[in-house]
Amino acid sequence: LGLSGSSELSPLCSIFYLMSVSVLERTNILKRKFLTLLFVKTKWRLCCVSVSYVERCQQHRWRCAAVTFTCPDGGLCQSWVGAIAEQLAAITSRPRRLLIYINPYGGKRQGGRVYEQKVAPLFAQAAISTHVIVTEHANHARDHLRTDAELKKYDGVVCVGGDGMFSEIVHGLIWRTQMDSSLDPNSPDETLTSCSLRIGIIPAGSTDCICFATVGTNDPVTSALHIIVGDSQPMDVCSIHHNNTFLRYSVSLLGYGFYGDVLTDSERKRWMGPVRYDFSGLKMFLTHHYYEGTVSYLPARGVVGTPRDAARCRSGCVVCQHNGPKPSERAEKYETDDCGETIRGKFLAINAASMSCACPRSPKGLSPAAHLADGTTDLILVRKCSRFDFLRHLLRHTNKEDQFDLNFVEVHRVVRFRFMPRHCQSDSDLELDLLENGKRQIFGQICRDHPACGCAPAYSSWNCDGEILTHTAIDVRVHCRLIKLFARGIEESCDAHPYRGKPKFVF
Ligand SMILES: Nc1ncnc2c1ncn2[C@@H]1O[C@H](COP(=O)(O)OP(=O)(O)OP(=O)(O)O)[C@@H](O)[C@H]1O
Ligand SMILES: CCCCCCCCCCCCC/C=C/[C@@H](O)[C@H](CO)NC(C)=O
Ligand SMILES: [Ca+2]
Repeated sequence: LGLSGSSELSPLCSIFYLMSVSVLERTNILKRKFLTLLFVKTKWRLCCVSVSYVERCQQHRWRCAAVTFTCPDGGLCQSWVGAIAEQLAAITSRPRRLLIYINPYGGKRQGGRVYEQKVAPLFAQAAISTHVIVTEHANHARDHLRTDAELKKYDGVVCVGGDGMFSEIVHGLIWRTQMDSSLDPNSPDETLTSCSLRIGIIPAGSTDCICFATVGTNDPVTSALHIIVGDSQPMDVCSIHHNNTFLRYSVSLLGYGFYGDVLTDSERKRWMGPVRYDFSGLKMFLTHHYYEGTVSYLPARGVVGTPRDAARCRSGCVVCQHNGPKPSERAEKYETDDCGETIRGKFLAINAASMSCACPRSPKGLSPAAHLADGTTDLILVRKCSRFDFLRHLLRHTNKEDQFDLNFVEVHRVVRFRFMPRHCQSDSDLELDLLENGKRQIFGQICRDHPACGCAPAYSSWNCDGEILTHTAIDVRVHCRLIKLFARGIEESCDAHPYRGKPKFVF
């Protein structure tokens, strides 16, 4: 690679290619200097080659940088470009055609601008062809994916928006895949077919928890570069049913009580933008509602790792590799009475975190040791306690202390669970409760069920990845690695990485 040339001079011909680190290692000159080469641009008249590559920056952010190589011999220069092009063409993991959905109303309503200014130029440079759809209403993307989209034409689907927008893509793709496999999504016992298309997230929402927990930062350029280099991160998905009827899928937080109430309240305040969650969070904390019900669950068996581990799910996670689905594995039938555990009680919050749920508001997440692709979800039960104690628990979402080391909090790593609010319990269950708890409980329940009393409500709603569920009694099952993202998991100690920073050249 040689000859100098000015990038200001317009090239006779420009070619953009993609290249992987394996090519760099073979060239030797560049070894250890770049993370991943991205594009190669030739300027035939001047015999120079411009190479774009990914550079790691602080806090898991990636940036695109470029270097121009010049060569005194035009033929040699072209042979380098040819060799690089050949290598790049051989990399099948990089997407060439993407279907992109932009939510113009997510987060601070900047989705369109973010895509046009920061992402589209990178995709163009990387010779990725795109079909862009700006959504016109909620569920536009989901319904288009379910029935209309010609998925064979694409190597991946990208959403520009927040967790709600991502959820639409997940629902559309999973539904379409099950229909194509003639599977019944209404059966909670069905073993679902994994989606073949990867999903990319360009964060432009309010929480962007899925992007943050799979990449380590909410930065549109970083996400675009993970898509360009063709990363792949499998992810668990929970299916949620009510009486053998499919309700929704969840990949991050499924929360009843506190997080359900925060979401319900915050939806009425969308005009506030992302700050609505803080406002509603404070309001619901002060309201301090608790809810009665029964949780039954199937603990994860034969897996490594627990929700109290110090180790975190990181890029190339060994726990996920160990616990991933075995080819012979079949869905475990769930008969609550004989193989599940059952807990009755009064809860301020019931949370199921299928991954850490880390986000800028809670950098470690609601379950810091949860895994992206281990086939389990962490079921966190926060029992009725004082406001002071609940605040201690909430504050631990934001600091380094163990949020489960409190006597009113318990956590279980599970593969399936059910919740039945007390007002839905059978007569025999209610009689049992009355016997257990005595007469004061009877009047307490009557009071809660009677709106005129103005006291605590009988039931909350579920926050399912930022969407409100209409049913309270639900049956949840984890499907190991049902979807794949254009991500690689959070990279370990990125700030101390030897490749970080500007490369120094040694010729
Ligand atoms: N054109 C549209 N008009 C109105 N709503 C839309 C449109 N397109 C998508 N939506 C809906 O907007 C909701 C919120 O979008 P999104 O998730 O992108 O942002 P957010 O709620 O601000 O962020 P987060 O989910 O990260 O908190 C989604 O549930 C989606 O279904
Ligand atoms: C005493 C004040 C407490 C304030 C609590 C504020 C809320 C913290 C938000 C942490 C949420 C982490 C889990 C993410 C869930 C997402 O799926 C969802 C959709 O984006 N976001 C929310 C906020 O429900
Ligand atoms: Ca998991």
